[in-house]
Amino acid sequence: MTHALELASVTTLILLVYVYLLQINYNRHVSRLPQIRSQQNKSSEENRQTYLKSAKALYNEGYEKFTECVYRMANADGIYSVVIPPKLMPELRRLPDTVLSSGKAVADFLEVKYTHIFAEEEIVAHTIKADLTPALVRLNPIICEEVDKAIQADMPECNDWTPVRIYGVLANMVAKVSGRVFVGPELCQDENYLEAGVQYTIELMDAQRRVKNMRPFLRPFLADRLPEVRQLRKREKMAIDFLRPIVEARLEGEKTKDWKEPDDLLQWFLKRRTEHNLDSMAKLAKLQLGIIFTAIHTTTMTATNIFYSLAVTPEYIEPIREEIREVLAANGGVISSKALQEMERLDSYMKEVFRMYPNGYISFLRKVLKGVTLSNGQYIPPGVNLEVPVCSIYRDNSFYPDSDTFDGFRSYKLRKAEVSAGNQGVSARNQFVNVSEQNIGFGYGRHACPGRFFAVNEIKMFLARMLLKYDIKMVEGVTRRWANIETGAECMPDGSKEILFKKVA
Ligand code: HEM
Repeated sequence: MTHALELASVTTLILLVYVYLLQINYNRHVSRLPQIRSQQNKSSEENRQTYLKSAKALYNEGYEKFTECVYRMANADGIYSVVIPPKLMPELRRLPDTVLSSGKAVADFLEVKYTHIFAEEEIVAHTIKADLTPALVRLNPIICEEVDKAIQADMPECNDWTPVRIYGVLANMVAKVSGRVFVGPELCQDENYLEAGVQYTIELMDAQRRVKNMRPFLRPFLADRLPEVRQLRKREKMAIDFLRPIVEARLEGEKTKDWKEPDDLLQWFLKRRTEHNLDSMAKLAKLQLGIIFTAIHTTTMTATNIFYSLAVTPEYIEPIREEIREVLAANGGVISSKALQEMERLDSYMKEVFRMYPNGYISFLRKVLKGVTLSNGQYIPPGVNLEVPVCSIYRDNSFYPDSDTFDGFRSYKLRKAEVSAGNQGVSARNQFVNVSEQNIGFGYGRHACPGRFFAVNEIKMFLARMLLKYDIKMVEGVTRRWANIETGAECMPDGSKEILFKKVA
């Protein structure tokens, strides 16, 4: 007995020493990386507070100063992450997941250890790339029908100028339309599904915040009991309840002769269930909630930003409408994939709004799993999180001349210039969905957002329909665009604001 106790104590001691040495080594490497002046000689709490108040200014300071090397930034958690300048992005993009992990960075961010959600399931991105994106040509008539139904159901009459809190309306409409593609016709109008569509992201972010605010040593004992974390379990139980009858009916249907296979993400998951060990309703529910988290609010925020900008740039509305009318006339009145491709002014406007108002100020979040030595000799130790400063790249004059000016047709003009010069292929690089060192709002590299084709497709459909149907303007007495809410690296439209809509005569 005594011997066993002694052995356990020695093993624990060795482990503690090992962890301590690792930490010292980690700190040594991180502290060698340069730091912006505004964060030097400050306590970790001072840096955290400055970051929460003015992250954008801090990233801009780093962007100006460190063009050739990475630097460290104390973030909202009070710990250092490593910021990458555009020049070094290509060499990091090439590294495999065993060296830089997107899943582990997201898992850290969402406190997966305590929120117990799915953040690293390969099946999601894989199914979107392999099944959803190629299916868009086929699915577009169905998506368009859902867009029409949603506008009809959720937009008020607007016979005269009517104030609309567009964020909430869009959240509902996006949940319905996306739901049609994610869970199929049986569930996309289901009240419980739609509630999950609109609420789950908010609930998960609340839970994540509560866990982060808890002292780390208490988390293993108390995090599960937080009401916000319990709410996630409740939501999963509800998702199991609404999915079960549909899934069971489909599994039965599969066995019958005349069964017509549904064409949606739920079915594509079911088809891959053996290969991805998707052997329980609980896993399926977590996957669907994961999709809701990545898809609904991101799409809603992007669309809201576009409507807020349209309300203060009325000069763009008629030229975009004219294009939509022309494209529809040339495509038999159908918003097909080809028609969406041809709406180049609209695409350019959306892209410019996203540049000025991205969904967040950082992107390309990656956890370093194996130390990386960069071409400039700098060493990034394992354990650290990497990020790219979206806000600074989108305001870089060498990428976007006169970058502080909103130019809704910036990319449209570039596309036209390329086509005139005979560079058809290069012209496509100016599309909204394109991802590069300069276009990082959808991420970068092998884990760049696989849902962006669907999202842009969906937002374009809403805009094409709503711009032909409504005039849009700012509420009386306000001339400036509604400001976005900024906290740390988060930047989102203020959902409480109204803009005015009126049916086109
Ligand atoms: C305008 C709307 C959207 C925006 C702004 C957006 C943005 C992003 C960003 C920044 C990332 C991280 C990329 C990286 O780290 O390199 C991401 C990843 C992801 N997004 Fe989106 N997204 C949107 C819509 C969607 C939709 C509609 C879906 C689903 C259909 C989706 C599914 C995903 C998935 C599965 C990932 C993880 C990819 C991976 O780890 O390989 N997103 N998104």
